[in-house]
Amino acid sequence: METIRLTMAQALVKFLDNQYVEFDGKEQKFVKGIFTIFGHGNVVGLGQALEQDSGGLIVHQGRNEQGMAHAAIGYAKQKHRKQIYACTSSVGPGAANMVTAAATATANRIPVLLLPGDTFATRQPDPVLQQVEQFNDLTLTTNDAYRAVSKYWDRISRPEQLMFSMINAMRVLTDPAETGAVTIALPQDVQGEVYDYPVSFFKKRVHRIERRVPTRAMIDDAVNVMKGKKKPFIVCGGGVRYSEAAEALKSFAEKFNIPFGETQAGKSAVVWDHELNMGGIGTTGNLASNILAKDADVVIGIGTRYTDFTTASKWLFQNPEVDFVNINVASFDAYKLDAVKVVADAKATLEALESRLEAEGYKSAYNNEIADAKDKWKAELNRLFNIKYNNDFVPEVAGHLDDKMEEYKEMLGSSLTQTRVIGMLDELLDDSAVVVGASGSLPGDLQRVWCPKEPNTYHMEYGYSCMGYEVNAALGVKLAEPKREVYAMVGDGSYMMLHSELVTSIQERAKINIILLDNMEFGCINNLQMGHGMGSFGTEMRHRNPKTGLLDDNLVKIDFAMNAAAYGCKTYSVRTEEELAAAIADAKKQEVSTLIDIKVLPKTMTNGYESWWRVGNAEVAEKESVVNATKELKAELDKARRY
Ligand SMILES: Cc1ncc(C[n+]2csc(CCOP(=O)(O)OP(=O)(O)O)c2C)c(N)n1
Ligand SMILES: O=C1C[C@@H](O)[C@H](O)[C@@H](O)C1=O
Ligand SMILES: [Mg+2]
Repeated sequence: METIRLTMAQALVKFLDNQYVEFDGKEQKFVKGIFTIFGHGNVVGLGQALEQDSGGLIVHQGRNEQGMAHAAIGYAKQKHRKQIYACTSSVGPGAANMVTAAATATANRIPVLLLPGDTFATRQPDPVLQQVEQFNDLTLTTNDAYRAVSKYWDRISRPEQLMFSMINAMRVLTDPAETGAVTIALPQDVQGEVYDYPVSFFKKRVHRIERRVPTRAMIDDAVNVMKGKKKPFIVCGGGVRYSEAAEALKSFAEKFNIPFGETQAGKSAVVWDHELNMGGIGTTGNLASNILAKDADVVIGIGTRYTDFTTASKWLFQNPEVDFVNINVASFDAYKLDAVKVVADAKATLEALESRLEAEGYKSAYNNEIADAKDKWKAELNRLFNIKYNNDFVPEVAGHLDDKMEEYKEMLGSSLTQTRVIGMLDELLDDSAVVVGASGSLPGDLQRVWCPKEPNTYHMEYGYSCMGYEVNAALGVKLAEPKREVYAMVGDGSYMMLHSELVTSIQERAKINIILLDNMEFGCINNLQMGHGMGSFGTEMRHRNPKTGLLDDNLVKIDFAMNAAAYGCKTYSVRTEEELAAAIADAKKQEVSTLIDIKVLPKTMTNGYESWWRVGNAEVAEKESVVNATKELKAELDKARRY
């Protein structure tokens, strides 16, 4: 047997450089590169291997481990899971920092390879710097925290273990039904240990991303449910995008006249003005989708996880006759809502189902309902996009901070409304631009009102809704789409939580644009608490008041433009419509990353449409408003499915 003498880390790099995927006959390299933050736990092991020979892998320098891993997730998501980045951290805090990102990847079913350094396998120098030391179990390290949030986890305690472990890592990363975070913990001594690896381990490997074909029985089941149904409704989930099934979906929907709603991950599979595209569905859905979903007698969920936001906590589908047909590569998802299951690829299934339903002479029984619902929504959209502050102003989310609007207006120096700003952006950004989001009030607004004019221009992480994803993932999206303008859509709270890789975007000359909507509050959470009977508590950005001892003094002002300018970004402060138009026009001309600090009034985001969301409200409370809200919640719960 021919062997090659390498350290474990050198072998790992060589292996990663030789992984490819094939999808629909097209082959491409699977691992684009590696984000690194070096410390004693990885610099002389994996760091040495990368310095010596990184092969075709591009090596980036991250700023915060979570931030760089968000960039890696953004990249893989935008590449529809066909190409990934690896991320390596040191031991202890560096490793712990990536755990949140592992969860983000796993919740969203996005492949990312995490390579945290680990404490010594030999234990000779223990306790090493940054070792936690659990008295009851010396095998536990920080990296065991990844187990709960990884789809595959391993620790390489001997160099030869690398081989089967990495082959398994590739199995999970390239399997659409299994994918998510893969964590391979690398003890810092083992990284540098030598082994005679068989040359065959480094051969070029092509992992086929298979389209799992539905069985005849699965299609029979689906046809049997559908053929008696008059008001079918499709939920277009992320799986439609990952399976590249948009054309098949359009053909299917058009043939049988079936409207479809979009989840956050599925949005922009099909452009917004397709006549059967009703737009966002669920808790953060719009009027058109939610009206039709309520009456649907069969829901065809394609590539959707059916989160509580998508189903409005199982409340949305109110027709007593409703049945579900779930098309999903993951049987776990296919089994949800007690559905008829087609455990298979979206495109393959839609094609098979289309020909069978056609043979049955199937057609939905909609008359004008689809066009009427969409017209209603378009009129509402037009209203939202044109809301301006005036003397008798009533904000969209009314009755919470109405008496504080003037104070906000003065402190922000702006009376721009959030929906107007988004409406202007919808017009001003190029059709090919990609918007990136994750948390706060923006995902709800964007799912409802954003109008993608080209496919795959909407990138929302709403599986984990992790504050701090937006800016960092925008870098990953830019690396995946170097020719497009990329816009991170972020609130003040989320920007402050984490924007570390903004500096990396400057370092890499990879221009991203940050659209920051500063409303001086954790706006959506303020809406949530006040909408459930509480007061405003701990969610507005206010100074501590020496008189009350509470955080209820004047508002905290932040100049975000100045903050980003310090990193080298071109920045803009926006308080008027004219300034916004000028900033967008100028930002397009820049080659460096930009930040547009837009001051918007709180409570001017969109509110709900025909939807509901279950939260755990207090059953007893001093405030009657809280108890009343709990009663209302229980009344809605009665309308929801039990499982
Ligand atoms: C890491 C993380 N921590 C906490 C939350 C809970 N959370 C969701 S939105 C939000 C506030 C967001 O504020 P901001 O970014 O200003 O957006 P706004 O709602 O004001 O538009 C919080 C704390 C979260 N989603 N992610
Ligand atoms: O708690 C939350 C409420 C949602 O409105 C928000 O978008 C999300 O980020 C979140 O974490
Ligand atoms: Mg805010």
